[in-house]
Amino acid sequence: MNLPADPALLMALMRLQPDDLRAELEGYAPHNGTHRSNPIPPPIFSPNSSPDQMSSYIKEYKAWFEADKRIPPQPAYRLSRLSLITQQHASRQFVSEFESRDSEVIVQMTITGLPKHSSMTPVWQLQGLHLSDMMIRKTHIGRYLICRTVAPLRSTAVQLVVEDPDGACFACSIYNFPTASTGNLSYLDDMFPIGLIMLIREPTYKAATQGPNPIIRVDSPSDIFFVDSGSTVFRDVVWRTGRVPNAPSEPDTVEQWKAKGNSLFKAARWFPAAFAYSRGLKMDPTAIVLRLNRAEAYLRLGFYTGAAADASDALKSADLPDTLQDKALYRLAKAEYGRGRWTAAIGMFDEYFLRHPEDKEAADCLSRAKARLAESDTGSYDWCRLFQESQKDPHIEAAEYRGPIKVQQFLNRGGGRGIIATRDVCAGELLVRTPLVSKPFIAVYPQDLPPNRQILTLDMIASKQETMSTGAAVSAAIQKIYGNPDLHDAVYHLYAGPSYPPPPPSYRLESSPATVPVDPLAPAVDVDVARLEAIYSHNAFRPEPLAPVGTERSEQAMKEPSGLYLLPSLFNHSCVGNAAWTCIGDLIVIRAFQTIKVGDEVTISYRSGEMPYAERAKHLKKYMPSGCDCWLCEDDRKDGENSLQRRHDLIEALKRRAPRGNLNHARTMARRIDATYAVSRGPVRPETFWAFHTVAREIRSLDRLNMLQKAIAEEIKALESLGYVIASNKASSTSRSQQQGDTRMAIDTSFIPTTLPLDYHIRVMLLITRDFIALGKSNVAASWLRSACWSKYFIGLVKREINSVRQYLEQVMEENQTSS
Ligand SMILES: C[S@@+](CC[C@H](N)C(=O)[O-])C[C@H]1O[C@@H](n2cnc3c(N)ncnc32)[C@H](O)[C@@H]1O
Repeated sequence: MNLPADPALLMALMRLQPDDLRAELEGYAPHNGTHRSNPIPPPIFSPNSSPDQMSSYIKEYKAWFEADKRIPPQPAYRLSRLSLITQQHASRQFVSEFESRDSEVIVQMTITGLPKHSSMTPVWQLQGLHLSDMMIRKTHIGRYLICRTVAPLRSTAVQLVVEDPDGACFACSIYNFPTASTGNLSYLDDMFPIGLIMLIREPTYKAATQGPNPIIRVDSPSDIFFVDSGSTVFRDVVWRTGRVPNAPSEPDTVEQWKAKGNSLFKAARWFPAAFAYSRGLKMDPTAIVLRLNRAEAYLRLGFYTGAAADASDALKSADLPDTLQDKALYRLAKAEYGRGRWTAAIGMFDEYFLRHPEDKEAADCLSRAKARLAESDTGSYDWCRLFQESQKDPHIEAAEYRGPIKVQQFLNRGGGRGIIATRDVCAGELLVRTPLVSKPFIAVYPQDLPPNRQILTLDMIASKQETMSTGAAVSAAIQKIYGNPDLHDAVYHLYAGPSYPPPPPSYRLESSPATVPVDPLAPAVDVDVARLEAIYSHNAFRPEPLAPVGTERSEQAMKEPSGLYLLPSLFNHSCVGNAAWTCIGDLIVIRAFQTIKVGDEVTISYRSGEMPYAERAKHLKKYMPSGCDCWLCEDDRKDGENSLQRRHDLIEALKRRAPRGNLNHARTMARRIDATYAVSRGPVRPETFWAFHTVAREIRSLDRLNMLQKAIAEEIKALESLGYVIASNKASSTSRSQQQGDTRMAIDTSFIPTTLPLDYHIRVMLLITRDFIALGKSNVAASWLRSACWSKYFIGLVKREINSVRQYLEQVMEENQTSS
């Protein structure tokens, strides 16, 4: 036996128990299998790479992956139990010390979008195998492996050393296990204690890449089953090495499992607590208190379906004492609220409240459920409350609302479906224009990420580095499906890109009221992680919450939020969509920006912010490899590459230099930019917006009152270049407009262009307002102010803020009128 030379390993070795040494000496040392690993290790990733370095790294990694795939599988060989365990102890010690230093940040890298296997075969259809039967670089389809942990886990990613019943040891990494990424080491010890027996469905044995040893890699938490005393699979297993040294003793009565669950629950360890209750329930499925306690743990985890199943199961039991009946009813009501089943929740809260009229929390729950029901029925929201709440915490409480839209087949679109209007969504009143308000299936904001962890996610589908929130969001989506198995199809029926079979031709909009029990020992639903990553990559939104104008956004691109929304994922793209989305906190609001006729497709833009053609095309390639077919892209393409490049260069130069006090230069640039558009294109030339706006700014900087009208004319041209139709510049000078209650707008509100984000338009409208005030034309100014406020309100800004702007400007106008 060779002792490790590394002092840290030696120290860890000293802590080993005699049983470990005995196992090593008794013949579980490595046999002489040939170890042919990939001669070329994967390229090394540097966390601070530039975008160019990143894209060449991704290319290199893909090439390495393809080359590695061609190496044939090879038989597994025995690893040294002793060195695996000593290394594990040493790494654990290192990570514990690291974790105890608050200032340290752990950097992890994950790669999404590469093939990875998740089993879809029920355990009873699989056959057992031992490590000695396994092949490295192979997924063992049709087989399962039973193993148990023999050392503490190594880091906050679940990296274990396990043995099979023959005593053969190997390393095993489990990804995406519910709540694992949020926990610290001691939390994970509660989930994966030494001696824990697991069954891994269709395991993949991967060649060594990061360290010296091959590893069993598990990507889907639904591939892991835990000990079930009733199952023959586990019961018949004989462990050659006897009892695992250092394994904590396990409770062996229902009461003891309850006590263990309760103490974990008190420590806010909801998932380990649910585990403990589940172990007790395996011994006695009629243990109602354990079932109700598990329901409460599930509520804390957001496993609303699991909670509803447990609570309703408890309610069905005969002779349930009143106190338990109350608990079951209340927990079921909360679970139904979490599932968005407002009417069911109201009925149950009502029933509970009748019995406990003194319960303030229940009264509050009841009124919140009623408010949600009203929102979902009418589409009418207290935007002011939502906006204010969203400034503190983007995860806001609101119901979903679906306006006059439905899913329809569109065979020429990837995924084959899209959204159409079920009646004319006409111009005018705000409500009629609101087709959809949607809560996220999952949304992760930078503040949700653990402060001491930096997770770098490389998306091999999109060939780019994803935001930190994206990696966390995919894991969170996996966890949500795990605890709410009834939501599986709502996610898996979204489009997963061209590498997967197409989704069904329709999409079920209503969720099923049926509950599905959740057992963390034996997952109820198969989670296909690779497909989920592909779904995420093709459907995710960046739900940047609406903030007051001028709010600084984070400069760090990697800190952007990321979310998956269900029905909003069914909208197809147009760069000039007839609808557009904004976020109040994590609530997506999609509104029609133009009159949409019954049967017309409703489209939104997938790009964010302003993007010239080349950038748009690059961004949209993932969705539409042959290019976007909207009229803006088609017209831009017709202008030709040279004109597009010239336009881009001119705008860049204009924005970069932005010379002040050089009106002639600005005018020349405006002419040149305008000339890059074909004459036949008509007045809508979105990128000339910047040119006209710059000319207006130059005129204003002359500080001459008699020139202001010219500045206004340029700003109006800027708006027209986006596609605005100006109602009338003169209309408000009539006496009728001075009457109280005048609602006249300066713009035609039946058509709001989506060529550029609304914030830019609104700023220009406010500048025009200010200029008209300076000119003493208060009525015209009022019509522009009204338009700006209307637009602001339109994208969801709260009335109160608008009113304060309005009051301020009206006061200025009054002062102006008095002084003139
Ligand atoms: C978020 S999904 C939209 C819904 C999708 N059509 C479905 O059936 O689930 C995005 C995918 O829809 C397709 N898509 C969206 N807009 C499109 C367009 N304008 N032309 C062609 N395909 C489009 C692309 O394949 C894209 O990857």
